Amino acid sequence: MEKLSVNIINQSAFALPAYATSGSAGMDLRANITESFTLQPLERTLVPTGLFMALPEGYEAQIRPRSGLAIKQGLTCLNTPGTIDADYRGEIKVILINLSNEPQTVLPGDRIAQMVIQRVAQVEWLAVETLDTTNRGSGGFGHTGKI
Ligand SMILES: O=c1ccn([C@H]2C[C@H](O)[C@@H](COP(=O)(O)OP(=O)(O)OP(=O)(O)O)O2)c(=O)[nH]1
Ligand SMILES: [Mg+2]
Repeated sequence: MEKLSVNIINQSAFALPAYATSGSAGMDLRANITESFTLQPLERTLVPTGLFMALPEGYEAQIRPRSGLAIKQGLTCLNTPGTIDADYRGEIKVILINLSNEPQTVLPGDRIAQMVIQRVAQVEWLAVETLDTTNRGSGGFGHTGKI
């Protein structure tokens, strides 16, 4: 797996995010809060992580939900996958929403989301009059598999 060195400032009360296993795609992010909070059904909030980083150009970080939190508590990231731009120098924050029908409490240090680092490309447009033809063409939205 590609290893990338990334500058990070950790102003949180917790250790730096880490991969839980050698094959993990994401690192869990913890709620850097001093007091617990409760989200009512459909309530959302911005949760600080205390982390600031400088990704190299050509990379992004995605903030994704944790499946355990989603299935057990209905807590997920509203804007999933959240996008951390390579030129962002602010605090990484997580937009959590409670999609369950009961109040859900988040405690200081809870693992609320995971962060995946990915390569990205920026495009340079080539404006043309026609596009190349393909088998799929304009079929989509359930087009395949029909008799
Ligand atoms: O879940 C997220 C999503 C975004 N961000 C930060 C990093 C990102 O680089 C910046 C902007 O995010 P985005 O482009 O998604 O938001 P926007 O509404 O388009 O704001 P902007 O106009 O600042 O780009 O906010 C987070 O900390 N957490
Ligand atoms: Mg933006």
